[in-house]
Amino acid sequence: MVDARPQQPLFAFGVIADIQYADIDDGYNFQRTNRRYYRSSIELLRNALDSWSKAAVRPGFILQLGDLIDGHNKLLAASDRAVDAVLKELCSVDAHHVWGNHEFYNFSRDWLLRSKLNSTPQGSQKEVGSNVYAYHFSPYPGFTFIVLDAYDVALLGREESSPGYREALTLLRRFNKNDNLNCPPGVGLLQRFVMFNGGFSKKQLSWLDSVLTSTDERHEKVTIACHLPVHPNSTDPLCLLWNFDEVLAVIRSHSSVVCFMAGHDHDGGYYFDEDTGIHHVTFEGVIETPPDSNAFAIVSVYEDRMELKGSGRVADRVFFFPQSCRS
Ligand SMILES: Nc1ccn([C@@H]2O[C@H](COP(=O)(O)OP(=O)(O)OC[C@H](O)CO)[C@@H](O)[C@H]2O)c(=O)n1
Repeated sequence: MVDARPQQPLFAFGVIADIQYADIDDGYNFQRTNRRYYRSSIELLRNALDSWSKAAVRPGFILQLGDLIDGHNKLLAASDRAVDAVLKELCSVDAHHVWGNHEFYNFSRDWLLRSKLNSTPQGSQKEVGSNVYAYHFSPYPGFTFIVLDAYDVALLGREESSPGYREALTLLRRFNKNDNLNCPPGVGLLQRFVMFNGGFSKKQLSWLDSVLTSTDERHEKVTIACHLPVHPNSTDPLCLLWNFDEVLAVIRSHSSVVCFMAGHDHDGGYYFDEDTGIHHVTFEGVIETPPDSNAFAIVSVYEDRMELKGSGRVADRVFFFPQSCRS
């Protein structure tokens, strides 16, 4: 049978998550269940860049889903060296950087805002507020991508004396009574209330709502990139965004959203929300990928779907757009 689907994509983009590079020997995650390949993670980034450069339709940009370098660098006073090494590799591509917990282990929010890890396009600098790292861009007519700040309400990256820190601490302590706030409280979804996670402020949610109102009106297709996953069926609950329910309510109310891409849970995950047609993808982390494997993807975008071609631990998937989004 002849495949009637159009074969030439409108455009393509690359995706990679949780590289967590550090020039140190292999180690383990906190639970000691998964090996972490700190030094070879940069080799896996090179594999991704090599593959993207040879693709039939080269990615127009890359979504880097956060945790570019590991927190160990901070302890070794090697943060600047490590981030420079990884950014040097990425200099040949147009990378959109998402911020994760390891960005804040290494750098202050002020430093990040002034750094090359701030990929906000010219002109949209202060849309949400000067201290929130969220923006949108349109790489092709009819398609919008939104980068969200999952540590907008968080202890990480906020000065202890700031109202934002106190607000986050009050929220966290309401659910987490442990002395070590990185130790998860209880079971199930409550586990998300740990210090290495965060959430969205009302201001960011309302900004997201207004951007999505515009994209709905224009019948666009929207992909959201964020370090923390927001659908409980797409991740281990330990890695879920604190106020995932509030962001789900917002994105569910907008027909233009087609895909939510996240990192943080290095085992990856996927859930198709049938009620809304939104695909929730959590990408496998490079840091827990053996040197003889890979963890990256190229996504080819068509009028009616996105085709994700994964490498190594990342599975191939097809994300059909909901009927309401089709032009
Ligand atoms: N039960 C735990 C778990 C972790 N910690 C400490 O919390 C910090 C963050 O953990 P880490 O594994 O470094 O975070 P990643 O972003 O690399 O990975 C997220 C995982 O996918 C979640 O499983 C760190 O300082 C740990 O030592 C803790 O104290 N108690």
